[in-house]
Amino acid sequence: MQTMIGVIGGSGVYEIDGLQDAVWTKVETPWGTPSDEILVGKLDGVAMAFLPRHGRGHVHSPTSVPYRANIDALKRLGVTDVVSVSACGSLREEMAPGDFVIVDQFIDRSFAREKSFFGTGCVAHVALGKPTCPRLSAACADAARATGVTVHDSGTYLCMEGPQFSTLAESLLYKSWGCHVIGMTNMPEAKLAREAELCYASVAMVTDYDCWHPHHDEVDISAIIATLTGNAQHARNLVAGLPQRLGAERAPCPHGCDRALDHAIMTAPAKRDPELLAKLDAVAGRVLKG
Ligand SMILES: CSC[C@H]1O[C@H](OP(=O)(O)O)[C@H](O)[C@@H]1O
Ligand SMILES: Nc1ncnc2[nH]cnc12
Repeated sequence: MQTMIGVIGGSGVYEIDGLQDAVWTKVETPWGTPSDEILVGKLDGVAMAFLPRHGRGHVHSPTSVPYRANIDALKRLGVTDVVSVSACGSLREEMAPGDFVIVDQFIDRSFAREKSFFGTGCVAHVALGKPTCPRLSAACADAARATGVTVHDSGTYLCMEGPQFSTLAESLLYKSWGCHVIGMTNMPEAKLAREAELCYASVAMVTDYDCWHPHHDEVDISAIIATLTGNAQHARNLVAGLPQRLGAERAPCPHGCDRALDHAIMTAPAKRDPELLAKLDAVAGRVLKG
């Protein structure tokens, strides 16, 4: 199988460098229109697709990002590995603005988003104990380190609904839960990637200390943008280092991300809703066609 890397660029990352034969491609999905067109091309001989999560010009709020359409569109294009690049606040002294955190766990406190491709007429329950792909995350950590930034190899990401930043009480609560970083977008994205049998890794770029830190001001969007501007080139350099680390030929995921639906669908074949099955053609075609 051929590798195709899908990069979802977060706040401050609306483009990537050096894609050959790159074309902004319009993709429609049964779940609606993705955040933007998707830039499809090749980097060092490996296929790549880039999607700005909020759209070029930052049109979508964390709540209005069409998460299902985005993941379906990447799957439909043939993406095998999704790398999310996000801005985040730090809940730990040692994770400083400018650092990169390779997220490996999530607490999902978002509440106003569609969180599954499945539902009435085709119920599925995928495993999410390890919500990110260790193979892809290791490649991201290695590529991030090569850019010269400080990299933390693991961390728990608290996903809040937003768009407002946290209150002090919330920030302290999330710290007490053992969370490392806070953002507004990685959920349900990571859940949907798992349902779509895509490997998913999350690179969180620390932009601020949220509001808990006694020696730092409250979160302020202009300070975040200043840090992001410094970070965005590191993020693009990280992406440029992925093809050589992943290679064009792809072995099956040793962690089973690409087989997540093998035992997940509960609804008896005779009871499945044909309309929902039609919408699941890209996401679950592998198991539904059989
Ligand atoms: C620019 S601060 C708030 C905004 O930035 C993050 O977005 P993304 O994860 O797409 O980089 C955060 O989650 C908020 O949506
Ligand atoms: N402190 C913060 N809280 C939530 N999302 C963020 N994105 C960047 N900084 C953030």
